[in-house]
Amino acid sequence: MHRALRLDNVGRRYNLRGPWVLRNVDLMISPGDLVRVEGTNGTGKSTLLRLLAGIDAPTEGRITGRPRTAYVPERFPSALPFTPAGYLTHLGAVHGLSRAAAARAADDWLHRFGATPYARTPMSQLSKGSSQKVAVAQALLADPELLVLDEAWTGLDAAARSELERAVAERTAAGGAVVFVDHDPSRLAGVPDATYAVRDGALDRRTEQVTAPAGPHVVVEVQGPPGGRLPDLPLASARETVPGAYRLTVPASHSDVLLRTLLTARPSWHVVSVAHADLPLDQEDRA
Ligand SMILES: Nc1ncnc2c1ncn2[C@@H]1O[C@H](COP(=O)(O)OP(=O)(O)OP(=O)(O)O)[C@@H](O)[C@H]1O
Repeated sequence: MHRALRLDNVGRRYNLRGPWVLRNVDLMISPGDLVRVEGTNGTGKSTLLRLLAGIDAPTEGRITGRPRTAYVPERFPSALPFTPAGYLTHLGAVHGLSRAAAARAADDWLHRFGATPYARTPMSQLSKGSSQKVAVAQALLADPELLVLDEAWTGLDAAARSELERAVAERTAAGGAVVFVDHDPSRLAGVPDATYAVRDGALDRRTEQVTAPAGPHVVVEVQGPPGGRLPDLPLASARETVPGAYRLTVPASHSDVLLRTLLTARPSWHVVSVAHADLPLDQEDRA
C-alpha cells in the first residue's frame, strides 16, 4: 500500500427517501494500519466495511486512494459450484497468477487453515466453519494491500482463528492495512492502531486508554546491532533493559511475525530468549 485510503464526507443510505445509515464520515486508513470498527447491532458497521472494500459506493462524499483490496463478507456465498481448491485456483488465475502458481497458492492457504482434507469436496457440502476458511483464504490469496474482515473469525476453529490473526500481523508488517469487525472484544486486543465506533450514523474514534490485553503473550529478549532501530511492529510493549537490548512483549499471534522480522532484518537482531507469558501486562510495561 503506497498511500492512504481516504473517505471524505461520506454518506450512505439504501433508498432515496430512506434513513441515512452513515453521514459525514471522514476516515483515513494508512499503510500498515490495523483498525477495529465496533458498534451495536444494526448501526452500520457492515455498511462502512462494504464502502471500504469498494463493494458499495457512497451515496454522497468521496473515497480516494483505493489500494488493491480484498474482503471477507459477513455472509460468504458457500453454495458455489466449485471445490475449495478449484475456486481458489480460479481466483488466483483471475489475479494474474499462472495456473500452476494459482493451484500452489490455493493449496498453501488451504493448508494454513487446516482445510486440506476437504480441498476437493464440493463447497455446497461443506460445513459453515469449513466454508468460512475458504472465505478467508480467497481474501488472503489476493495478497491484498487492504484487507477488510467482517466477522471473519466467526465459525473458525481455534487453530484457524490463530492462523487468521497471524495472517493479519503479516499483512500489516508488510505495510498493508487491515480493517476488521469482530463481536469478540478480546480479538487482537491491544494491537489495533485505532478503534472506531459507529454510532448514530457517525464514526467516533475511541480515545480512552485501551486496557492491557489479557491472554497468551510471548516475551522476547533481543540484542540489537549497533545503532539498530526496532522494527515497526504492533508491539504490546518494548522496554530497553540495557543500552541496545530490549524486552519485547507481543500477543502470541504476533510472535512468529516479530521473530521473522528480527531475524531477517539486516543487520539482524540477536534473539537471546523467547518465553510464553499469561498477562495482563503492567501498565508501565506497555509501549
Ligand atoms: N442492502 C440493504 N438494503 C437496505 N437496508 C440495508 C441494507 N444493508 C443494511 N441495511 C440497513 O442499514 C442499517 C445498518 O446495517 P449494517 O448491516 O451495516 O449494520 P451492522 O452494524 O453491520 O449490523 P450487525 O452488527 O447486525 O451486523 C440497518 O438498519 C440495516 O437494516
